[in-house]
Amino acid sequence: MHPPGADVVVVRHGEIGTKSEHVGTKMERRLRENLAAVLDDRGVDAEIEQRRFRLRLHTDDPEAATAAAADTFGVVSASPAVRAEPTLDAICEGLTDAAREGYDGGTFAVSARRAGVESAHPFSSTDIEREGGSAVWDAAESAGVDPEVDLDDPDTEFFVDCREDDALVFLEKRAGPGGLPLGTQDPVVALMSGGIDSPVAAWELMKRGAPVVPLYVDLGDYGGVDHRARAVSTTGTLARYAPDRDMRLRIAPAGDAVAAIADAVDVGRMLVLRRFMFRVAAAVAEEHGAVGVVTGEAVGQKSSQTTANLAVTSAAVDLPVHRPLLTVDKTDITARADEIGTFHESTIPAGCERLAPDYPETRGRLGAIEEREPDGLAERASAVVDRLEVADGGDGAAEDPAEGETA
Ligand SMILES: Nc1ncnc2c1ncn2[C@@H]1O[C@H](COP(=O)(O)OP(=O)(O)OP(=O)(O)O)[C@@H](O)[C@H]1O
Repeated sequence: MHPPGADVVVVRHGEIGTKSEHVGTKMERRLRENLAAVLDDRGVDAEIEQRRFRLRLHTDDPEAATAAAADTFGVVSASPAVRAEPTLDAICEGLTDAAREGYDGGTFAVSARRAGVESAHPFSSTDIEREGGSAVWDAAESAGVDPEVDLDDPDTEFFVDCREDDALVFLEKRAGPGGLPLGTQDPVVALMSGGIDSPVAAWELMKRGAPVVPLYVDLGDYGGVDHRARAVSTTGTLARYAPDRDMRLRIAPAGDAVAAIADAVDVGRMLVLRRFMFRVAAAVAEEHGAVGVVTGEAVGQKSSQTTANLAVTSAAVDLPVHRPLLTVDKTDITARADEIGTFHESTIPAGCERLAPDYPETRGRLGAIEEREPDGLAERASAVVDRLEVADGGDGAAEDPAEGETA
């Protein structure tokens, strides 16, 4: 919701402010570039102005610019605003206009902040709140609305941010993802299964600044086209948060290796399969300069995700395996998937479920699993990566990596 005449969006970031000046400046630059890429991808015309601890977007489309900012990692909140001279009269006029459009009953409050040197304004933030509150009250009454003030939990909050050179009036602080700008960490490989959890896990790493190389391990006869298509489409959704990155899904054709594992291993089969997937991910990481692997695993969610089994699977590779959902309940993961746009209620049996033996191992021991592993899995993992395919866009089409790989 924006006040009438809004032509600027204030974009706030959070953790960057805790960094040293040198690091903070670099991160702010990265944030600006990332935001420019999201705006460009969505066809939103906006000029970005760098301010101290803030960005401002000057635009004719404040709603679309606010939505773009709220989808950019590192952004804590964004507010479409109207500018006024930094005087009490001009601010009250801005609030009057905002009240006419944005207040049609219920309770309200005016919250003001003043920044800059003390002497810059001959009034305090309390003066703005008191005078501005009267202006809103009068505007409401003259529009036939019965105004009521609630300073603690108002239905409508009018914000004023008064600086030395101008004042901003706005009606909302739309939450962004928070975190750090994408690209401020080295990349990781994201194991994408086509399920609900893995896109959320990948998004969490992206939120902390790490670009991801998305990877789907095609299980051949044990997998399903539905999962592959789903992995492609959720990756496409994630890519909208990072339009200037190569986020195409890499597809590892692992059917032969998985069939060999299914033939050779019964007890501990799922652990051997997971360890194989991690080896494939590690080989992809090496090709792409990635420094870790991220999965959607959570303690106890599947038999392969007990605390004992996570230790056994992690030991397959030297790279760290990041599990940002480790302690998150399924309902919360699902809610987050819904928020970020990757949720899809799926009733298709997962390939892994078809592979699972009747009595899955829940307390694997590393030595015993290593003994059961068929020979040559590391070589098979490398061979699979040599035949990696790259899916383009969200349509599930795969092509030869040699013809399109840019990362
Ligand atoms: N075919 C696959 N290709 C790539 N990664 C996979 C595949 N299957 C599983 N994974 C990875 O292993 C994790 C655990 O998978 P699993 O199917 O056992 O559990 P899950 O908790 O239901 O996860 P999800 O909802 O992401 O499928 C996934 O989150 C994903 O990171």
